[in-house]
Amino acid sequence: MVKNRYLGSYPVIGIRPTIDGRRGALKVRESLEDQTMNMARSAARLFEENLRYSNGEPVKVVIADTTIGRVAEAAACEEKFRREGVAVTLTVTPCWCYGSETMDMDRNTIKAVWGFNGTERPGAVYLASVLATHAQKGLPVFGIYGHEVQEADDTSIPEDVKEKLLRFGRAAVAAATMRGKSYLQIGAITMGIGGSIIDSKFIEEYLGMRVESVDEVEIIRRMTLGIYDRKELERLKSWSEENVREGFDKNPPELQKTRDQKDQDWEFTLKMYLIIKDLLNGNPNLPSGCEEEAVGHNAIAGGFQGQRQWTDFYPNCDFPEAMLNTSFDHNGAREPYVFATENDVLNGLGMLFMKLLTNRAQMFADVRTFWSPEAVKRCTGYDVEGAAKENGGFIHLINSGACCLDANGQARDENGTRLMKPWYDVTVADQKAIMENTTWNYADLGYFRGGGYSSRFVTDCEMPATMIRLNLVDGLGPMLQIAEGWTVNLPDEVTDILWKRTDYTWPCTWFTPRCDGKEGSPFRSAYDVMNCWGANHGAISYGHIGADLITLCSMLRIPVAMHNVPVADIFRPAAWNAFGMDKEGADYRACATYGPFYKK
Ligand SMILES: C[C@H](O)[C@@H](O)[C@@H](O)C(=O)CO
Ligand SMILES: [Mn+2]
Repeated sequence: MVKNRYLGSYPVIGIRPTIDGRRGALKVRESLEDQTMNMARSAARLFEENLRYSNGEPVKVVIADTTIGRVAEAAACEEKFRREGVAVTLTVTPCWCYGSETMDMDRNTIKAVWGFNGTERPGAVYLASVLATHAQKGLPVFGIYGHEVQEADDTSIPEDVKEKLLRFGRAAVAAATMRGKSYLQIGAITMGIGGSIIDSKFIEEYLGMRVESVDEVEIIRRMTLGIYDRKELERLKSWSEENVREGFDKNPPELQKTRDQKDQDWEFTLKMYLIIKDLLNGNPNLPSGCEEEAVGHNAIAGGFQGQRQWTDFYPNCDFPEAMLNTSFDHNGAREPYVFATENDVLNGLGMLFMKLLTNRAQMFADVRTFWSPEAVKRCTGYDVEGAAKENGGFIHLINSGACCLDANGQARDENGTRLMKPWYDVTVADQKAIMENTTWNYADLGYFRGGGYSSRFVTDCEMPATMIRLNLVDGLGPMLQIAEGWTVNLPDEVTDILWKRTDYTWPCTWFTPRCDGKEGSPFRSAYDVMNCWGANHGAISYGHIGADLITLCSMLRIPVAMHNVPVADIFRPAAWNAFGMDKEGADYRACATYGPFYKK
């Protein structure tokens, strides 16, 4: 399996089998030992079989050496978990235990408790009691209680419990994976875009990450001095000759560059890709004397000032951005990077959240135009159908650069269904199809006066998708917006007419959010979603992952301002119930009360 690209460990999950400590003639504890430890083993197996780190390896799970009936056993468990790198704990029990004497009191772990729904012993009573104690002590914890009563010897995990355990596990591993890693900003604020005004305090206190910043001149320095892996450049060049297809050049003929100039731009662009990759995570194969450059910036995400200055003079960064975000490159399938164009760090972090939740490549786009069915009819004569019609139209998602190529939906599953896969499932055939349906068109010399190449494709299939936006609001702090929906497959000629009205050489995706038609709702129609959107960009993932994002945000104490996730799927710490019945208001009040997870 591909090794971990980041320095620092992945978070381990620790299972805490907790038990009633009473021994003696009637053998209370003795009679519960097997059932309690079996719950722990079932939960451990569930996590190991279903959760993977971003590098594709199964999540590591450890179980306390003994059941935990008294505080000394809780302390021994905490000591073991510390040695093992546990950042996430799940306490399981089928019986009554002694809440404050056995609970996980470590302020840095992300916690859940599963109380078995059986009636021989009061597991649910312990669950309710320890959830209350967690709330009293300011240690929010997720409570899991199955809907149906189970037999005492039943070691199976009911589906509703599985769903909550896995949602908790995915979100907790995603949250804790960010700890200690860097966000690398290359260049500065892009064209006055608020999202690219980096806020170190937010990144440190809410995500537990750190900010690294590099001037773009570093790319020129490394290019000029040959600080890159020459062998890898040769491999990248031969891969590109086979897989990178140039598209049309829409610039006025008199401005178009010569073939030789275009080849030089490719040479520049490919070196830029390797250098940015090295800046993010280092490279042991740099020339000797480059030990400092070889270690990289330990970045789990990053961004580039995609416009002005650099792009007024040098070839643009669209190829590096697109390829870094894609689930493969000249080295084959590999963990996708998270790399934002226009240095929109907030959109980059949104991409990071979803990549860590799904292990899939992520899209970066302008939320550019709302198209009503009426406007589409007027401009193309086409009657919008399906989800786009039901939701009152669709939104044009398009931006130069950092949209993963996986978004053209050319990967296929075993049934031939088109989708965007977890990176470790992307096959050679998928890679070939994705590259064959992407062209690299010469840059728009109006916007990119230094030239370069932009990826160009259409998402010409319907796929489930989730679009989010992370925003910072003065006086509030961070907030997240979530819109689940579908990509829209328009007839080619309709796409062409609408696309030609704007940037015809950039990646093009039509998206319709799931709407409710309710007056006053931000999801009344696709228009309202766009009208309520918090900034110019959205991060988009394959799949309907809004519920996982809501759970993740509650762990990070980031309130969710709007979402179209079914209420039944919302899973937040039990303490959120104490903040009122209106779930969104309660979320805001709870996040404000607890504050950022890593607050100083
Ligand atoms: C027109 C600008 O150059 C483009 O970059 C614009 O469409 C944006 O992407 C702004 O987010
Ligand atoms: Mn943009």
